[in-house]
Amino acid sequence: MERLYPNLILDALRNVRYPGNGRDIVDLDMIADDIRIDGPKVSFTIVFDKPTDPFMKSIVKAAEAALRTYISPEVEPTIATASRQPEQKAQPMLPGVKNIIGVSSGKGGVGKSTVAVNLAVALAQEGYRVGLLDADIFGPSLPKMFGVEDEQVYMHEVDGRALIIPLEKYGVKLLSIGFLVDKDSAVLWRGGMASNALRQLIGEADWGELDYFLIDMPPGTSDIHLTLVQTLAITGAVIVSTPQEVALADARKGISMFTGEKVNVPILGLVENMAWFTPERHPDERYYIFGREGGVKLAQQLGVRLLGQIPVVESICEGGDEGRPVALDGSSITGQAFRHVAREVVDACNRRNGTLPPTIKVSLQ
Ligand SMILES: Nc1ncnc2c1ncn2[C@@H]1O[C@H](COP(=O)(O)OP(=O)(O)OP(=O)(O)O)[C@@H](O)[C@H]1O
Repeated sequence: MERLYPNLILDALRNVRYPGNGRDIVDLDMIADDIRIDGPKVSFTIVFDKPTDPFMKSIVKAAEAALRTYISPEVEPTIATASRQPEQKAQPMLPGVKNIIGVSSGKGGVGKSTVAVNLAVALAQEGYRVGLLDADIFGPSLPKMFGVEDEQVYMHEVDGRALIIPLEKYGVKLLSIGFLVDKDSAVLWRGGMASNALRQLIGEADWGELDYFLIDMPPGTSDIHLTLVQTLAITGAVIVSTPQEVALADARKGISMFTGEKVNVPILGLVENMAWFTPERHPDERYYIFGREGGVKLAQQLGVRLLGQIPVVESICEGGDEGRPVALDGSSITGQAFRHVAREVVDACNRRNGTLPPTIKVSLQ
């Protein structure tokens, strides 16, 4: 075999053409200035524009073949690859968010949205930075409960990316799937459409730095839950239930979607909503219309912490309808009940973070 030298190598490599444009890889300046020769051994780097170049492997193979064909079959090439563009690291979702909490229930109508909204407001009142995402595609109620139904969402540019600006009210940053579609057609959304919209509301919104990011999940189980556990490492889940006997099976259903074989979201605890009825004018009276201590027993049976009990009070319903969550008034019985839940959630989150490893996102099949 004749003695090797760099130009001989380059001449051989001129026979390798880049499939996209037909020009050869030397002409395209793809051979780095690092050709090393040691007897029959040759090493150098081929530089591609992108780290994801689809022709990377085939061009390396073609270069090896060219050296053997046009110089000698005895050439022993070692070809490295590099790219001009650094590899784009996958941006973590919500990089500035400390805790992501899913608020969920086994069935609809138990007051899950009411709890999510008031928990968010109570956490903000306690001085935390809070975000709330309404992921309930079947009935997005957050815009109404915050009185922002007619507001528009806008976008702005952050580091060259156009991001949705969450609305801000009562110290809570909020976005709802209800802002993307009108109320009546949201229900018609199915699978992929809703999941994509949700991913956009999470990953393409300027949530910034938050202590707590709450997600009002759809009731029961759905594709949306799967999308969420695949998109986000949810710190923990809060389950909302009512005290009736039959609620246990539903609450179990609500819990099971976070604690399956592959899903490993810890349960922070249970909020018992509608625990008793208290007339507004007689705040000391309690009427256990759905049974007594149902929530306490429920939490015991499910082996989870009881984060608090919220009574049925007219003002909770009115506050929801008028867009003024009752948690804003810390002196009312309802305001106090939600503040208590907020402190319990903070404590449960701290304990969870201190004792368990971070949640791992469920990987796509
Ligand atoms: N503790 C309470 N006292 C009085 N009214 C309440 C209470 N909790 C919820 N409500 C009322 O019950 C209705 C249903 O509540 P909400 O929309 O929060 O339930 P949900 O579980 O989120 O329902 P869905 O999952 O079907 O959207 C609302 O009108 C709400 O104002």
